[in-house]
Order: sequence, then structure tokens, then C-alpha cells
Amino acid sequence: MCVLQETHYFMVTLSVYDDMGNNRSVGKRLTSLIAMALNLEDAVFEKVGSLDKPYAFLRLLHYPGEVGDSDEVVYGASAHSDYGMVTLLATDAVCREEHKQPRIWEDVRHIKGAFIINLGDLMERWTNCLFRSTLHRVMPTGKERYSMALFLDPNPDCIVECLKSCCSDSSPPRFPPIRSGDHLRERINAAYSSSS
Ligand SMILES: O=C(O)CCC(=O)C(=O)O
Ligand SMILES: [Fe+2]
Repeated sequence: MCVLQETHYFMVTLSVYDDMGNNRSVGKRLTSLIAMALNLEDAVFEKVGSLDKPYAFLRLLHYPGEVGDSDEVVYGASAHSDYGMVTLLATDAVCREEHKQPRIWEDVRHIKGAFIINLGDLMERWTNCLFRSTLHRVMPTGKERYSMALFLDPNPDCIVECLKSCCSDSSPPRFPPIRSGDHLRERINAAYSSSS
């Protein structure tokens, strides 16, 4: 069974995608939960413009099942963090997505009907690393994998800088302010230049 055959799941993902660009209630809810977890005002991410004309991208992924017979490990997706604010990921139960906890890689358990939420680099910058962007990778298991990744990013003109409540004299901002579009371009350029 693959996620794309589960019409209901597919429709839910598309309606979340639609919501990201239109009334943005999913984005508001997610960012307010992140704010609450940090003991911040619910609307803090809205107030810094994270949801003003945000960009949402949907990526449909299919990983072939074959595992090469060489000794070299071939990743479904090599270790990376997502570049933007938050990612919602719908997958089938087939392969392993792993998240790096402080030292070890841990399998992400599949829960039917649930999304995996990855925090992206811009969330790390806003929170001054109180919330880290999740390093993750997909390991092949010899079975096909399908997933749908929905990336929610701020508008390219949004200036992302450490939230006032996440820095202090003893914990100064670790990153300078950056235009979201410049950050995304830098990360994309770095990824393509290192893979060529
Ligand atoms: O397919 C997956 O589970 C992960 C996809 C992913 O990490 C990405 O597209 O950034
Ligand atoms: Fe990713």
C-alpha cells in the first residue's frame, strides 16, 4: 500500500497545501504551538511576518526499491536539514526516515494519517538555536517509498532575525538578520555546488 493510493490522505495533504497559501490556519496553528513550547506569545511568529504571503512548495517523491550491490551506501535522501520554516511530510510506511538526535540516528515511527513535522533552518535562526533544524535522511530498505513534502517558507522579503525573547546579553544572536529569499538561495546554491 502506498500513500498515493490512499486518496483520503492525498486529499488531506492537498487541502493543507491549499490552506498554507490561503487562510493559513495550519501555519498559524503550527507556529503558535512552537511559540507555546518556548513560552512565547502565541502570535510571535505572525508578528515577525512569517506568515505574510508565505511560500508553500509541495514535493512529490518516489524512491525506487532497488538497493545497489556495491559496498557504498546509497541514500534515498542524504543527511540534510530543510531550509525554510517548517515541513509537513506525509509518507507511506515502507522505508525509514531517520532523525538525528544529539548523537545517534533514530527511526521515525510511521503513524497512519499523521504528518512528520520537520523544523527548518529559519526556525533555528528565529529561536537562536533553542529549536534546532532537524537533521534527517532517508535510508533505502529495498522497498519503494512514496512521500509528499510540504515546505512552508516565509515570503522571500521577510527578514529573519533572532526573536528578542530568544536572546539576551548572555546568549547573543548566533546569526545575523537575513532576508529569507537570500538564505534559501544560498542554501540551494551550496547544495548544487557540492553535488556537482
Ligand atoms: O521522503 C522523505 O521522507 C524525506 C524528504 C525530504 O527530506 C525532503 O524532501 O527534504
Ligand atoms: Fe528534508
